[in-house]
Amino acid sequence: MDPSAAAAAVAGAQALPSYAKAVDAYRKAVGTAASVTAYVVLARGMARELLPHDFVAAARWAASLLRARLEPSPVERRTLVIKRTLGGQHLYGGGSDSGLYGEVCEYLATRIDPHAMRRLCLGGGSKRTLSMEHGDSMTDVFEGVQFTWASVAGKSQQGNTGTESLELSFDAEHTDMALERYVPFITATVTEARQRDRALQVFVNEGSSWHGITHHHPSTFDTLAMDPELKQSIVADLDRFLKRRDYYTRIGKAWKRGYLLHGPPGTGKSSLVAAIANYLRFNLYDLDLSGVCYNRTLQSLLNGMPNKSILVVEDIDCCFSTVSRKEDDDSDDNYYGSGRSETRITLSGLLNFVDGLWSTSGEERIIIFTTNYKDRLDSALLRPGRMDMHIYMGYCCWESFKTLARNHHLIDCHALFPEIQQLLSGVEVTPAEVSEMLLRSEDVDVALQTVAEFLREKKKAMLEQESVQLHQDLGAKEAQQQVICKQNADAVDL
Ligand SMILES: Nc1ncnc2c1ncn2[C@@H]1O[C@H](COP(=O)(O)OP(=O)(O)OP(=O)(O)O)[C@@H](O)[C@H]1O
Repeated sequence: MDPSAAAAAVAGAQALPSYAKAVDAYRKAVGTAASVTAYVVLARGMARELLPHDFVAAARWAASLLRARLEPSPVERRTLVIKRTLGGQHLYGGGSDSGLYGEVCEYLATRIDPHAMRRLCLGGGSKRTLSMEHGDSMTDVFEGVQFTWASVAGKSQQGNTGTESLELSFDAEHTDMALERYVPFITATVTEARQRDRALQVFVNEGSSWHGITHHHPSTFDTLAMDPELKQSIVADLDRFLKRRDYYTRIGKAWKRGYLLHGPPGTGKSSLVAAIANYLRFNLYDLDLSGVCYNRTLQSLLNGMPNKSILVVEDIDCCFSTVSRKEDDDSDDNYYGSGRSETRITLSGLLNFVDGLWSTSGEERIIIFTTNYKDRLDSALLRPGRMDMHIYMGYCCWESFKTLARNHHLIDCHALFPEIQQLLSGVEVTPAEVSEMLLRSEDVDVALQTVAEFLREKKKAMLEQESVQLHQDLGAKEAQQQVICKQNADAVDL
């Protein structure tokens, strides 16, 4: 026999038992399946025969309910439509273009991702803005929930005008969130951004009305040269004031804050007023009291101030210097009593008007008085509770100088700094004077030399002044002693 044929025969004989095993297993499986099917058919038949019809129906209903629960169903969606008619009135809420439609456009311009959009509209004037093309959509996530915005163009029902709308879609379960939190959030965000971006205005009084011009004062808390701790406490006070709407409502007080700024001329009182206005983005109302003769004029001016504004009265010590306390009190009576509206304006009248008018109308108002001479002020103004914070703007200290040097020449150290620091501790110079010296040259070395020279001169003048004073004092003492000696001699003679 051929050896290879013999080997194949042996291998075939070995393979036969495993093949037979597989066939046997298959047969068993078919048998089991057949008997399971037979049992199921039998059970169903028996159930149909034996179980009551109602029970079967209830079981079917329960099974379908379970299926409905387990299978994912399509999520219900809601859509809010915010309309704008081209060239016409805003249809949503009856406002104008600057209403909700405009607000949403402004908001979406800050949320749009230029990399995610195939096409984009680029518009706006000096400030470029991005928006969706009609037919496009984008998503925004708020508190972890996805909101979809679509820009839609169409025709009015009459078919004669075009319409534009923004459609906000979201899962139905987020309807309350959309209406009560998301849309108000958009409005608040846009209002805040508009306030931040708007050009501030400073108003001055003309008769009984305000006349406004754009306010471009560059002063900010960063550029202000003053004691850093004091600066920080003012910023903290302003922040606290802004957050306290509920607090003022709860205690029943007008939502206003009063600051009295005092200190020598040129120490930055006006700069601080501008920094506060720039920080809060509030307009300034610069009240010139020499142009206000009567209480009724003042009343009309104060009534004409909107919310989020600052009333400034500069050099308050000069405004009422001729009015005695007695007259002041009498005038109060006039204001509250007989209703004689022609009463002359007084400090008490001003303070009472501010307290009275602002507690019944308006919010977020600030009043600032400035003076170079706090000691000349009427006690009515200095009484606790009248002005919430008294801020002293003093002479230039070392910290103030460093701020000015950084502002003017972008430097934090220099070889002349130690000498300047030492000189500043002994002389009184205002930040305005130091600013002027620093401005004299663009070359930092020359500018600092000028400051140092100025301070040396100041110190020399101060020492000379002290020496003259000393001589005068000594001379006076000597003269006084001579007089005493003479008096004693006269007494002895007698
Ligand atoms: N503290 C300061 N920080 C930064 N710059 C200052 C400061 N003080 C004065 N200056 C500079 O001096 C100029 C005059 O200052 P400012 O008018 O603010 O002083 P003031 O105290 O209001 O003076 P006055 O009492 O005479 O009105 C400002 O424009 C500013 O350049």
